[in-house]
Amino acid sequence: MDTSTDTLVARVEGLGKSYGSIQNRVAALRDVTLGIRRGEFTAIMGPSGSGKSTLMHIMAGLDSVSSGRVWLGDTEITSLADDALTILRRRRVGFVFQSFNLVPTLDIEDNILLPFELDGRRPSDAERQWIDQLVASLGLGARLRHRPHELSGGQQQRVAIARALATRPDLVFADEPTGNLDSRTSREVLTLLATASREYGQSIAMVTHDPIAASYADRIVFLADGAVVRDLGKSTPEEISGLMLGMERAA
Ligand SMILES: Nc1ncnc2c1ncn2[C@@H]1O[C@H](COP(=O)(O)OP(=O)(O)OP(=O)(O)O)[C@@H](O)[C@H]1O
Repeated sequence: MDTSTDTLVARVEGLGKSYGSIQNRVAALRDVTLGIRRGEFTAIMGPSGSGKSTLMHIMAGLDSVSSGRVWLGDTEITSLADDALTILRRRRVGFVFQSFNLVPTLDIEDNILLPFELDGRRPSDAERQWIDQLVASLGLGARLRHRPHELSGGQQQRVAIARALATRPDLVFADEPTGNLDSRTSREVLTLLATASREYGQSIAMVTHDPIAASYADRIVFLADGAVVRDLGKSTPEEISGLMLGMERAA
C-alpha cells in the first residue's frame, strides 16, 4: 500500500478490534489495512455488524485498538493520550451524524461556529469568509438566528455539514448522514458532500447501508465480518446492489 501522507489522509495497518471478555470475545475488526485518499469521497459499506462503525470510530480517535496502528495524516494516533486526541479531533476531524447532533439551545450560526468555540478561539478573517461562503452555498443565510428545531431535517443536516466543513478539517466522517432523510433531501445532502470533495478537495469517509448514497462516492470499500473484502472505484447503485446481493449469497 502507498503510505505517503501526500496521498493518504488517514490509514490503518493490521488493525484488530475485539470486544468482550476472553470467554465472550467478539472480533469486530480483523487485520484491516486501509488508506483513505486525500481529497476523495470514500464510502464504507457492509452488512450490519461487519465493523463499519468500529472502523470509523477508531480512525476518528473515538475508540481504542486491540492491535495494529492508526494514522491521521502523519500523526500516529494509536499512541496519543486522551487529551491530545481530543485536540486533534477538534482541529483535524469533522463529523456528520445520522441524527444531526446540533445543540438545541444554540442558534444556527453558533452551531456552525461551535468547533471554534470548543477550541477557545474565533475564526480568522479568512475562516470567516469561508464560513460565509459555506452558509451561502448551503442556503442557510436566512436561518442563522433560528434554533435547530425550527428547521427541517434536511436543513439541519446542512447545518451539520457546514459545521463539519467550517474548520477545513483533514477528514470529515459521515455516519449514515442520510439515514433520517427522505430520498429527495438525501440526494441534496449527498450532492453537497460530493461537491465539497470535488470543489474544495475535502476528504470524506462516509458509512452507509444505501447503494444510492454510496454511488455518490469516488470509492467504495466493502467490509464483511471485520475485514475489507472489496475496494471499488465509482460505481452505479445497480452495480453496488448487485455486489451486496452476491456477498449476502456467499455468506
Ligand atoms: N461496544 C461494544 N461492545 C461489544 N461488542 C461490540 C461493541 N461495538 C460493536 N460490537 C460488535 O462488533 C461487531 C461490529 O460492530 P459495528 O457496530 O462496527 O458494525 P456495523 O457494520 O457498523 O453495524 P451496523 O451497520 O449495524 O451499524 C458487531 O458484532 C458488534 O456486535
